[in-house]
Amino acid sequence: MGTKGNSVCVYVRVRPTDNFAQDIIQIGEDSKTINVHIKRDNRITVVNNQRSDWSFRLDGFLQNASQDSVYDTVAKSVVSKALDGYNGTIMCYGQTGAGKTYTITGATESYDHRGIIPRALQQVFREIEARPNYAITIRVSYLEIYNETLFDLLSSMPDVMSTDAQMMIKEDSHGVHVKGLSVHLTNSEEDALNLLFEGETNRIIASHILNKNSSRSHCIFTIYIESRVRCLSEAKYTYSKINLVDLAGSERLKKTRSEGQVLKEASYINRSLSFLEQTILALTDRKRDHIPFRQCKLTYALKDSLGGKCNTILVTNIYGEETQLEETLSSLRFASRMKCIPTDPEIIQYYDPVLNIKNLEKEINFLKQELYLHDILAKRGQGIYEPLTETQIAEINSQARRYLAGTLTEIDIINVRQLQEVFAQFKIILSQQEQEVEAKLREKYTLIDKKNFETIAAAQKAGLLDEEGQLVGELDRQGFGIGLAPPTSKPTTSATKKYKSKKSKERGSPPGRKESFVSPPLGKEPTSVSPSKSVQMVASAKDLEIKESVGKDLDIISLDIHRSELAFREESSRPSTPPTKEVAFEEFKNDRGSELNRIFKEDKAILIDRKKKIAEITQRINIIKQEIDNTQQILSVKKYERETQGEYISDGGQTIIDEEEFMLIVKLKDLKKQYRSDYDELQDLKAEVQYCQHLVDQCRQKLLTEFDIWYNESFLIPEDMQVILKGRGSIRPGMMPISKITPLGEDDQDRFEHLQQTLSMDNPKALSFYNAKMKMDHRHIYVKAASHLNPTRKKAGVITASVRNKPPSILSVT
Ligand SMILES: Nc1ncnc2c1ncn2[C@@H]1O[C@H](COP(=O)(O)OP(=O)(O)OP(=O)(O)O)[C@@H](O)[C@H]1O
Repeated sequence: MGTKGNSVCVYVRVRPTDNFAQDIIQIGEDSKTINVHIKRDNRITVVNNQRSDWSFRLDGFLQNASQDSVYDTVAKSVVSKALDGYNGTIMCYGQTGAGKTYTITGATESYDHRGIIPRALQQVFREIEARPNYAITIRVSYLEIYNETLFDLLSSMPDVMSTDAQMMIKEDSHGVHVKGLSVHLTNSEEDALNLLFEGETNRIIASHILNKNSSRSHCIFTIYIESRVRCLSEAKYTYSKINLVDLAGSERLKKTRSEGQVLKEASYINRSLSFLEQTILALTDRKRDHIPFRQCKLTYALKDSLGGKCNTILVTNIYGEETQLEETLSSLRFASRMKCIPTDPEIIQYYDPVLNIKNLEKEINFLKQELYLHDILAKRGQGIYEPLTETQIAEINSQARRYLAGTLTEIDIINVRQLQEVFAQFKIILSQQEQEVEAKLREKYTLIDKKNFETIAAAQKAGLLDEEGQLVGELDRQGFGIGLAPPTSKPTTSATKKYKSKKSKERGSPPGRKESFVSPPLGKEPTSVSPSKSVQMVASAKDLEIKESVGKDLDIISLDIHRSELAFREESSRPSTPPTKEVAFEEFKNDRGSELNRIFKEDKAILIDRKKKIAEITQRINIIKQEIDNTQQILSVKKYERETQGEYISDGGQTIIDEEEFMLIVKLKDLKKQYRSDYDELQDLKAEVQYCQHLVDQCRQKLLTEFDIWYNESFLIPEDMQVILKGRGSIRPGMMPISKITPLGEDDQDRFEHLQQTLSMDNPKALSFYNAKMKMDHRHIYVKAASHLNPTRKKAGVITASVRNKPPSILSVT
């Protein structure tokens, strides 16, 4: 039998005869070698008449062997292995009447003469009994291929639905199967035998001159075995099949002297057997990529049964008489070719998807328990491996809110699920705050969507928009416009405003600090503050950029000034030792940060006021609650008295109460109303406090950040460096490492190139950035040189640094 690295097993069975040509057919002692020797006179009848000797090496020669011993030799092991999950095929090939049907099916009238199929069914059911740990299901089908047409030999069974659809051979994950072929579940050997016999009676029998009862078709009886371990959690199972094939007679047409219908049958049989031979030849050639299985129905139906992963057995039935020698030789040649087909049988396991999911769920639960245990042992706790509950989500939301409000410094991250929820809650809070802000804005202002033409038209009509569609009071042309100011107050781009700063001396601020400017909130008059000397700033409306932090601080709107574009001058020097931060912060609050500080104080005052109100209203609510309780108590006493003393009932059936009780009920009602209203007010106040707290925290943060910038600019970063760095906006902390800031003796160009070299050596990735910055500064220097050339700084014959990058026409030697 085929095992790993082996080939198809081939046996030869001789039909019993008294005239066995023993001079011609000689069997080796091991019963595995067959030597055929033809006498000279007889060579003419043999296909290759040049030869007179043939030798065939097969797996066994069965002569005068009983059905019993044939089964044991040929089929027993294949059937047993099929129950273990291997596919098996036992095929009978040979000349018509040579005993194929006798071998595969046997004589149905005699138990002893029964063939391989009934014996295989018997073995299958016996082995099932011997394997109590397995749940084995047996099904059978019986297919006939007659004149290249598929027939279901069990279609006459009562449970088969009749259908006009033609049967087709298909392939799927379970191998080759015939679509439309009925497959019958069998619970016992008897059931299965009934099906076999039913099929037998349905076989097409054609009359033939050599054997009247010979079948003219190929028949495949298949036993399907599905085997599962009787363990509920085992998703793996095996699905195997045993194909028991009775091929049609292989004799040649000329010998059969067939005609009409029988000739047609014979030609189909010959063709399919010829394709079978071609397929076998292809299978024996290990280099062949393509095997022509689909050439005919027979080879396609046997695709997964010929060698390969299947245990394949061929029984070649031959006549022993000399007269049949030509066909016998032909059969033996076929057998020896089959013997060359390699086999590598293997169990193919399948997974029950439903059971598989159940098992995986079990595994997940088990792993979760393991994780819980691990957390307990590692004293981690709080591991969340289940979806979060509503309470947990609410807690995370509360944490996120407290974190945003600044009352919670950090959120402990426990696991990925919780982390994802934290982000989700931040998103929710952000969206809520946006809506709140918009709602508040809508309460105070008219918001006009610039993309909505109807609204624009209405706004123009109402005088909120000018003819260009720009909002009155709007400082830029982006997004929503906010404004209620009359058209005359709209700033024009050419308009400039002068702000005179106060002298810093008046406030006692240290000399040398730079001019700073903080705009007031929207709607208030801008004020300028000068910390040190008298500084005149000229800023156009264009220079002012409103930065509105929507959703954060609705009322804090700062105006950031592009200092690089401000014309300011000062002639001062900074102190050699910077003041302590505490001292400087006090200065900053009175000076550059005064406006922010004022807003901060205002917000804080509102916050304190609201908190005070909360305390008051809480007290009031408590008093009302006390009063409600007292009134309820008195009322219940009254009711008790009324009920015990006997009640007055009106004609309408209503209870009549005295005036005192009535007044108490009215009072209770009023108290409850008051309680509800105060409670609502308390909730509003709480929300307001939370909001104010948020503003105060934000304002405090902004104050500190602005202070840091101001402190760095005023006392730490050299002024020359500031000129280089300050293309736009403020020098933010960390923008330039202090260690890199060195007072340089060279001119601007040399200094910058030197700086660039140092920086690019430290971080090559920054080279592009600094190159771009250098180009921008070249432009600035050029502009500066063009407008502020100072003759006193020039020396004869020397081109000053300021003009180094000028066009040649400007270069002049003085
Ligand atoms: N080994 C055997 N012992 C006893 N009788 C046999 C044996 N082999 C064949 N016979 C008998 O020979 C006859 C023909 O055999 P069988 O029908 O099995 O041939 P076959 O090869 O199937 O022919 P066909 O190709 O027409 O189907 C039957 O009556 C059968 O009982």
